[in-house]
Amino acid sequence: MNKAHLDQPLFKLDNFSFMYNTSETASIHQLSLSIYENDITILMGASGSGKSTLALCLNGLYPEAVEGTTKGNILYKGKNIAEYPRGIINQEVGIVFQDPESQFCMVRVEDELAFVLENLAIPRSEMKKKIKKVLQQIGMLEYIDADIHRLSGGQKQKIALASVLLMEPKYIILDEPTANLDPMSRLEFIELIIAIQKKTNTGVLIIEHQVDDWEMYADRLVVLSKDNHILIDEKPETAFQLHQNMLRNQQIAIPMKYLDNQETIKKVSHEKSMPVCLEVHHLHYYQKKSAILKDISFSVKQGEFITILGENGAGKSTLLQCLIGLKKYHNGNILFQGKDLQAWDRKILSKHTGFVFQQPEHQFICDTVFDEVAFGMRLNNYTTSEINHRTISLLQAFRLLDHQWKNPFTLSGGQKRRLSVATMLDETPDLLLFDEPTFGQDAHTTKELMNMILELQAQGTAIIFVTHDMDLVDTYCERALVIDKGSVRFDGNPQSLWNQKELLQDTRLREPYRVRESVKREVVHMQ
Ligand SMILES: Nc1ncnc2c1ncn2[C@@H]1O[C@H](COP(=O)(O)OP(=O)(O)OP(=O)(O)O)[C@@H](O)[C@H]1O
Ligand SMILES: Nc1ncnc2c1ncn2[C@@H]1O[C@H](COP(=O)(O)OP(=O)(O)OP(=O)(O)O)[C@@H](O)[C@H]1O
Repeated sequence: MNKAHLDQPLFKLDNFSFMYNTSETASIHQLSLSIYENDITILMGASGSGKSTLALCLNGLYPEAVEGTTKGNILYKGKNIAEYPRGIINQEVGIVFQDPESQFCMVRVEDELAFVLENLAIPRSEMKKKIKKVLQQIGMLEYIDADIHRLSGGQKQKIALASVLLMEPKYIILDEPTANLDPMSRLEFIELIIAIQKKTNTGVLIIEHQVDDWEMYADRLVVLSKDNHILIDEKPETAFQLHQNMLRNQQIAIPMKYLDNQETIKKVSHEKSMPVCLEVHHLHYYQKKSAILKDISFSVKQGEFITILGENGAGKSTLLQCLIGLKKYHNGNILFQGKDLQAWDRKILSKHTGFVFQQPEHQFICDTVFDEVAFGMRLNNYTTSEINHRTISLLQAFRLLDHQWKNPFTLSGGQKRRLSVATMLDETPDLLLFDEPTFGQDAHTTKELMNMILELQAQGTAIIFVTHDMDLVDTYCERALVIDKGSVRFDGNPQSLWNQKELLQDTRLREPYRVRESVKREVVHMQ
């Protein structure tokens, strides 16, 4: 570690281990680490290396809130964390979870934030002012009266951050906080956290798989290895320059600015003569009389890969759910393989289509990972040996074989997401819809997942894919559809999208790294 610290660490882990009672191996194994009060620390590690578990132990929620056993100690301000009265640590150490939904107790946004303030014994007369101020800070003031469960994924993530900011914590832990945010909200979120850190000296621990926009602000990068020890503890710049092979071996994404050669991926160009898979004509969808989708029309051919982009709350998830018949649209029509979607028998439709939800948990219905993958095959009367063979090979491809007898709900965030994708690949569907499938994934899994998608595409599957990752779009996609406040604002090649500055700005998108760099180079060249 490079920054000299004379003060005592805020957290000191001393040979600390944590094992879930349902697990056979420890999720944190004999970890020794000091974390300092005013630092910005990034914590990276492959999916399943124990990052979220560590975050929950630091915040005092574990081992109390889960059946698990600890060994060794965590000291907080020099005193064993277990000796603090209940509730003290979670007020001083705020955490924004990977899955914001698990954080909320109330129905309305204002009530949720008031609940936080009540716990801090803030007088009622001061609450409204504080709530408005924090909502303004995160650009969500207009949602003060909204029901939380009706907010989009990204909007929920922002409310989760607001609850933590209201606590004015001593230390903030962010567990993949920007995974659901649109590109501009992500940048603003990072700038906000950095501004707060500068103003209040609050320490921050950032758990992320992609740190391109964070790393220049961080004092320190700690990398956990797959077998759970500290592999790197250095200034990010030094680590990313000196240890690229080691990081790659651990499936860790190296920020693009440190890579000399960007890998070029050959996009699969779909066959123009392929038949149309899906047609959407003048689609409208309303929620409590307000139009969420307005007059949407487009069509997708077999073997085509189309990505849907747009700011948080634009209507992307709603559109996907209409396309697969999960939400009943109000006007217009959708034809799947030439036949009205509503006329399809649901069971037959589900054989031809697959849908990967934004929240993987929404998909899980079985008690084990194995059964979850095998479920569709059993429904379709595959033989036992076919089921075993196909399930094992999918579990292997998604690096879930070691977890096959676990309950899906006890997997790590990345493992859950991989499972949610694997369950859709029991056969080769004609149409696959993905709602942000790569968020929370390490570099290796993202690449494998994208390869698998390209393979399916080459076999004729039409892919519709919602994402906030512009680099991914730039690398893999041949067509992008931009949704702006419920309407289609752009439908075409991503290359031409990157040239439309005003459109990008209006829809809170951002050029990918490659384009930003080439613009920078041009400016330097002209000077
Ligand atoms: N049940 C509901 N009642 C009222 N409004 C809703 C409901 N569900 C969603 N909305 C609103 O519809 C809009 C579109 O939501 P949707 O989840 O489709 O957005 P999104 O583009 O997928 O956003 P994100 O990128 O954040 O996931 C949002 O403004 C959301 O608040
Ligand atoms: N409630 C639980 N019960 C049993 N095992 C669990 C539970 N939660 C997590 N695990 C296991 O502990 C290990 C570490 O999980 P954790 O969520 O801490 O990983 P992570 O590094 O945050 O992963 P990701 O990057 O995928 O979010 C994983 O193998 C996971 O399957």
